[in-house]
Amino acid sequence: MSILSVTDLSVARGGVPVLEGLNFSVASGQVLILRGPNGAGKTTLLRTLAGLQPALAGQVICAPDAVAYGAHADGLKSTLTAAENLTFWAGVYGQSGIDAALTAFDLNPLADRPAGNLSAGQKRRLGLARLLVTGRPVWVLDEPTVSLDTASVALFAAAVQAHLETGGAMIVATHIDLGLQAQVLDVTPFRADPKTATGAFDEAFL
Ligand SMILES: Nc1ncnc2c1ncn2[C@@H]1O[C@H](COP(=O)(O)OP(=O)(O)OP(=O)(O)O)[C@@H](O)[C@H]1O
Repeated sequence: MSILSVTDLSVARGGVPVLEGLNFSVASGQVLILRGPNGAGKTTLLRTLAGLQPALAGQVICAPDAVAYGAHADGLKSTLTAAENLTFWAGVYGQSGIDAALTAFDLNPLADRPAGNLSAGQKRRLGLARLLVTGRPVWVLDEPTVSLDTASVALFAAAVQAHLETGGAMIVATHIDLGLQAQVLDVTPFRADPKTATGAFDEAFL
C-alpha cells in the first residue's frame, strides 16, 4: 500500500513551472531516487512533497505529519550541543530519547560539542540523525550525503535500511549509489515549459 503518492503533479518556483505531469507512488519499505541535471527541479519537487510550497497542479496524497524533510542545509542550532540539538528536535516532534540517533550516526563522542564547532561532515551526520528523532515514516531528503566520508555514507545507508525495515520509506535526490534497492525517477522528461509561467507567488518559504 502506498505511503505517499502524487497524481498529475506540477511544481513551480517563483511562479515558473518547473516539472509537470508527475505520477508516482512509494510504499512502506521502498526508496525512490530522483535523478536529473542541476536545475531540473528535484529540490522543487521535494519541497512540494514536504508541504513547504503548494503544488501548481495535481495532488500529493500522504497522511498528515508523515513527512520528515532534510534540506540542503543542516538546520542546526550552532550554540546548542549535538545532544541538545537532538533533544530539541525530539521535543518538536513529540518524541523522547536520542540515544539511538546518537549511536546510529556515531555521534556519542561529539554529543557535548556545540554544533557550531563540528566539521561539515559531522554537522551533516547530526542533521541526518535528526530524522531518527522525528518518528515520521516518510523521509524526503535533498542530497543527504553531501560532505559525508565513505564510513558516514555507510552509517546513513544502514540507518535508511533500518528505517525501511520498520515500515518507513524514503524519497531522495542523490547522485551517489547508496547500495539500496530503489526505484529511480529521472525528472528530465517532466520538465515544464517556463513560458507558461503565471507570475503567481507560490512560495510558503524561500
Ligand atoms: N527561490 C527560487 N526562485 C525562483 N526560481 C528558483 C528558486 N530556486 C530555484 N529556482 C529555479 O528553479 C529551477 C529548479 O531548481 P531546483 O533547485 O528545484 O533544481 P534541482 O534539480 O534541485 O537542482 P540541483 O541539482 O542543482 O540541486 C531552476 O531553474 C532554479 O534556477
